[in-house]
Amino acid sequence: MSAVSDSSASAKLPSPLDNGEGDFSYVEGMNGSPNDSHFEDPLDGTAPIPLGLAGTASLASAAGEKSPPFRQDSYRWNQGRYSRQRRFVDIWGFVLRLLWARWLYGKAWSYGGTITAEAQTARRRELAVWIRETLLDLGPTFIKVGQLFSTRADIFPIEFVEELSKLQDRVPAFSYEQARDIIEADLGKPIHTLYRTFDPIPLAAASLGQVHRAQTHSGDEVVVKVQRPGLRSLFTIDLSILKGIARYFQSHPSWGKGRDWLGIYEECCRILWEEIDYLNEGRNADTFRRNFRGEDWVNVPRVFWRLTSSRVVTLEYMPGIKISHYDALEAAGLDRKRLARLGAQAYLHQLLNNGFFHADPHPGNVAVSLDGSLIFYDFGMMGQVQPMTRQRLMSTFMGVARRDAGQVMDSLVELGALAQIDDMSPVRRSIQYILDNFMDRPFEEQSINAISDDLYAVAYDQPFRFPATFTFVMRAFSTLEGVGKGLDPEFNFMEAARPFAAQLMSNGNPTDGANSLLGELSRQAAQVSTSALGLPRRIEDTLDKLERGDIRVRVRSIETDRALRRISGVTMANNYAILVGAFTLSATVLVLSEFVWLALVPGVLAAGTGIAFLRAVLQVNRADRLP
Ligand SMILES: Nc1ncnc2c1ncn2[C@@H]1O[C@H](COP(=O)(O)OP(=O)(O)OP(=O)(O)O)[C@@H](O)[C@H]1O
Repeated sequence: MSAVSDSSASAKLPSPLDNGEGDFSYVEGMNGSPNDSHFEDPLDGTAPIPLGLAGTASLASAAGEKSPPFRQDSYRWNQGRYSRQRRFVDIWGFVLRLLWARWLYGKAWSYGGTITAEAQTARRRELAVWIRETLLDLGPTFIKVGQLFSTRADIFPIEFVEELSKLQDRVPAFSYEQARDIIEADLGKPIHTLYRTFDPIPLAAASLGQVHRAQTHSGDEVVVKVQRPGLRSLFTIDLSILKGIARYFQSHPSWGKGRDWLGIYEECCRILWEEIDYLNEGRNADTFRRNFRGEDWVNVPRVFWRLTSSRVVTLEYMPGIKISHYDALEAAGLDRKRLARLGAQAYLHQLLNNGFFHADPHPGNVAVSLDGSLIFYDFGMMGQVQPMTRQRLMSTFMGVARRDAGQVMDSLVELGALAQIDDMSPVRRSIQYILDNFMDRPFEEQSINAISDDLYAVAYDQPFRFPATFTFVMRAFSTLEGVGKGLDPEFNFMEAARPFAAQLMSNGNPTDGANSLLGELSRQAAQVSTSALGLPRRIEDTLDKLERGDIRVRVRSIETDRALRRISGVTMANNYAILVGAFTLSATVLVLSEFVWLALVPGVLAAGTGIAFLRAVLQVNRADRLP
């Protein structure tokens, strides 16, 4: 699974601090050189426009005149009124072309005679690029579904996953008038009574919504995130068509086997509907902010609930330099090594302390303020890890750090990421292999990626099954590692995280002594006591398994084995003796009836079974003599 690259943030307009000069001037930010083709001609010198009573009209016309040069109708899905039939044709057209490509993939003639591994890899790559581009054309629902699938290396080939993780929002911004209409409809008042100033040009535009700068009447600097018009009806149509597709895949004799397409569909629906409920996003931001209370190295924007609805969310304005704009960070005199470490720690804090984590930590959603603290944006997609799961995750993590395949395997089984089968030794060996190869080169490139790719590779033919939360955590880890390495080439996520996790495991005891003899002794003593303390639980587990009939007991006794061998030998000898008798009798009757040639057949069979009879008798005698 690849880390989300820097470029994933580039679909946005640069934020005020993105010019890399550490300057808070909004106007300069807008005049930067946006790298999104839809924003080729941003407004020169645009500043937030005052919204007086008379201001609304002038604002509307200003925005009307100076709107960025998008063709609003350049995408079929962007035409306000969606035709279900048109969507049906577009979406099924994509699926059928995909199935055709899949069918061709296995046909030698389509490669000009022979199939080679290289040709197939090239074909997969080509197909992956086509999928990414078609998803972009299909619009917001498919951009989001593609981004969700970019975590599922356990379902799709790695080429597809890599390409999907480059999926950026490349959609036109909508007009100021549309944004204003949504704000006024949802908040029930004219915009000038809600905000003192409101910038008609969005600060950032994405597939689901766009962000405008504004100022409240009490003078607070805020950003207003407004949802794309018509998004709900587009989602409703698209998701009902996708349900039909999921049903078709599920009922297919081979694709439906071992895959829960309907389950995956339900999961996507849940995440997508949650993501476009901005009240939910506001609640998430509040929880996230509470979880980092007292940690001055992380900032989370405050929600202005009075100015928030299901399609509009107003947040405290918190400018920062995007964490992937390395040169800008350097120019602002910020310590890149420290930021890499802080990124990892902020994530572990979420996962291990509260279990409430940012499930979409792409570099565009994390920025750094001038005092060196982190700022998080976008709380639409959050994950929740239950306390029990958190403990198990921690145990997996410690198992990886100690290279203990047994511990990793047990915690993966407890996490539900690995199914328990009769003989777990091949799985344990695969995990040990991954751990050895991974841990032997701790500072080599992409260690998290390496381990997750290996895990997913093993997943194809082992009883691994990855719950969605697990894949989100893996993606977050690999994204953070990618960003960490960009900030500090020597950065290693596991190394950065180890003291933090160890401290949590020992309830806040410092781990500096770990290198000393005393530290080692206490670690070993802790291990022994952990095993001893764990004993009652293991006994209880074993008893549970016995009750459920999950434990099979194998008893071997030499005496019983020998008696059984003798019985089966004697039975076989008896059978052969009966057959010899029957064949000899048949041969004799045929000879007496003068069918001499025909008598040869039972005669030969009698001789053959006679030899088998003698061998069976000899085997019984030999078994008796064995110790
Ligand atoms: N509180 C804030 N202060 C300053 N800038 C902000 C704030 N919130 C968002 N932004 C800017 O707007 C951008 C987009 O915000 P956000 O990611 O929340 O939008 P989105 O529509 O959910 O995008 P995505 O498609 O990535 O989910 C951020 O990357 C950031 O540059």
